[in-house]
Amino acid sequence: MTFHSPAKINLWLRILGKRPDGFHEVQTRLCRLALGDTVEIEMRGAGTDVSLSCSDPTVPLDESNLAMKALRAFEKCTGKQSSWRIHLEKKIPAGAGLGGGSSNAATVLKGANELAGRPLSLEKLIELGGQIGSDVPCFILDQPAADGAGRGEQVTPVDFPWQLPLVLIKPPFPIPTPWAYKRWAESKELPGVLYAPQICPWGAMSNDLERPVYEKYVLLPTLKTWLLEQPEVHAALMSGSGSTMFAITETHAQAAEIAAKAREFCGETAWVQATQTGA
Ligand SMILES: C[C@](O)(CO)[C@H](O)COP(=O)(O)OP(=O)(O)OC[C@H]1O[C@@H](n2ccc(N)nc2=O)[C@H](O)[C@@H]1O
Ligand SMILES: Nc1ncnc2c1ncn2[C@@H]1O[C@H](COP(=O)(O)OP(=O)(O)OP(=O)(O)O)[C@@H](O)[C@H]1O
Repeated sequence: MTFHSPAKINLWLRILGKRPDGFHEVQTRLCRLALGDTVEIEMRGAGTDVSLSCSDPTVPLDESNLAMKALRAFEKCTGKQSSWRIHLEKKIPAGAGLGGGSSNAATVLKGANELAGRPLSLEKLIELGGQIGSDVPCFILDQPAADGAGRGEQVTPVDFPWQLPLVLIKPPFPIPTPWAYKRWAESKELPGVLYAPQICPWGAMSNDLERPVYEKYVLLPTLKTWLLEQPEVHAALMSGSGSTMFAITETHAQAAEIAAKAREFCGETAWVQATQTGA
């Protein structure tokens, strides 16, 4: 069976402090995007073979792959084993702050549960997802948007009637999430960059991880300033721990226009994509 595995953006991400377990307490709103990977899952009956393949050669195919971790967690929890074939057709770039790996993990948990006759409840799938990664539970919920608390894994679905056109711009470098959180406490704001919440009908958009990330990756604050100068752009922010910046526009035509301008501004090496919230 083939499943859609959507990307996400964080409309806001507030860090409340560091916890004794090393994670950070956050308040975030995650919003699904139409852009996503495709995950094919086949339950092949008796045996214990797992064949994992991926269209992106840079994604590891061993036990560190989040899709593989999800399958292992599912089998451990149900106590049942079988042979599986999983293929990831990637559209979401890695290390982008778009939750690609987390989304694949959630899709495998839900998909394997479906194919095995639904032995696990939604609550159990969310709990398993939270053990794999903080972003995974949000993708288990089939909702356009959800709020994440705790380290992000305590999710509540929210009403989100907007289908916002947007542009995603990812420069040709990934940003490791642990590094961004580690740098947060010591980091300082750069002069001339807008960190203040941008007030929109769907809430006050800001991301506390911009501060540590912008200190090292100075192209990103430049890009944010440039995006905010474009008359079609309502709001612009870094997603998650970066390196993707997103800009919200009013119409799809405007999103396409900003995407074209961004390709010129950033050069050939940037990944630029127009999409929309809601999946
Ligand atoms: C940046 C976001 O994507 C925003 O949604 C998430 O907070 C990160 O979620 P994720 O990629 O699923 O992260 P995890 O796999 O749970 O954690 C990776 C690493 O990021 C750091 N981490 C993550 C989440 C959190 N609330 N505090 C942290 O300090 C920890 O060093 C952790 O070891
Ligand atoms: N199924 C997967 N798809 C993509 N990357 C994966 C997968 N499994 C493991 N990885 C590894 O995870 C790392 C982060 O990739 P991912 O796309 O999840 O990052 P991200 O978008 O920054 O995540 P987040 O927004 O959750 O912080 C990459 O280095 C990649 O090699």
